[in-house]
Amino acid sequence: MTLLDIKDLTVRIPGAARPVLDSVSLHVAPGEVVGLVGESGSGKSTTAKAAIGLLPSGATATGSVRFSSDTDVLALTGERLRAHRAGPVAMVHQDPRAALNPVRRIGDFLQERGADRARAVELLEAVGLSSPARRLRQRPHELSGGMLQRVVIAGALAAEPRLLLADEATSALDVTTQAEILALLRTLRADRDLGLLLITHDLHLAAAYCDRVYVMYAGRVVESRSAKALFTTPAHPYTRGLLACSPTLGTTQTLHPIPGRPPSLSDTFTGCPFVSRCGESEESCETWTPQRSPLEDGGTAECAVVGRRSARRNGWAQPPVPSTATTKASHS
Ligand SMILES: Nc1ncnc2c1ncn2[C@@H]1O[C@H](COP(=O)(O)OP(=O)(O)OP(=O)(O)O)[C@@H](O)[C@H]1O
Repeated sequence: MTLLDIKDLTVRIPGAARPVLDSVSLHVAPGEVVGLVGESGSGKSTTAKAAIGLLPSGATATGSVRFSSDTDVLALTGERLRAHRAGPVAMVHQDPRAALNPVRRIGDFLQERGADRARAVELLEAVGLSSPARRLRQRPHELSGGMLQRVVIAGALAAEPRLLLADEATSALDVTTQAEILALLRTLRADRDLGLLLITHDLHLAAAYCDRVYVMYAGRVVESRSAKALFTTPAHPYTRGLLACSPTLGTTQTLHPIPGRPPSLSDTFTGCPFVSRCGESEESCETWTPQRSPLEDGGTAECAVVGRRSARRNGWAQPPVPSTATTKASHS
């Protein structure tokens, strides 16, 4: 069963020369931790927000976002949209202090999310906070960043969500606290069969904590693999570039930054969006129409060179992945 199923989602905003999201397909099953990685501006947050029906102002969308197979998220409006955001899907952001009113008590924050006192204590216990009854009387400035993120996660759990979207939820924390919060999220997914979409810049973190990972570039998913395969045999030159420029603990390897910069929304492409930064491109990449190619392990990569190599090795005809654009929606 699939919890979140995004198919060929293309999102355009007024004034942009290219789509913010371009044919994004992604799914999350109950109890699964799925990573979404990529440089700043690649479209990770926009993808996650689409799962709660929150598109940029004035945006138009094609494709489909389905939750639990029966909810067409892009078609939700009014009360049904509010109920979706406050119920089965919850989102946790980077800065817990931005989510909490500094002058109100932790207990008020949880009460606003429908938890009575007993339930609030239960939720704080579930996220591993000691002395929960005392915490309810405290204000945000009395707690550390890690403790506050636990409070925010407790608030997100109040409505018993089935999918948790964690948007850089640990990026502002020190490494020890980051590891504790990630361990907590993994425990919650196991205990509650929660689906977890983990958005991060950090490919190593995604490889360590996720079951599967999607790599985004310029609004497109350029590689989709199991975390283990992505880390051991990265296929797309962009994924390899990301790994080559992120430091690993315990090694002294030289870091190789990817040349150039990620494209902005005013940049348009005729071929592969990564071609100008790619060290492995061929002439045909400049006119190639991006499409996902299957890999041996069941993953996909959106690269002409990788696709050809993989097809040659396996004797495949390299069939194109079918497009499934179905829904049109407009948000303001
Ligand atoms: N409401 C909006 N109005 C205009 N542009 C937007 C809006 N939301 C996102 N964008 C643009 O869409 C692109 C993708 O943004 P998004 O936040 O999804 O990327 P991201 O990968 O999550 O980046 P980061 O890691 O920095 O959060 C960026 O170029 C961003 O500036």
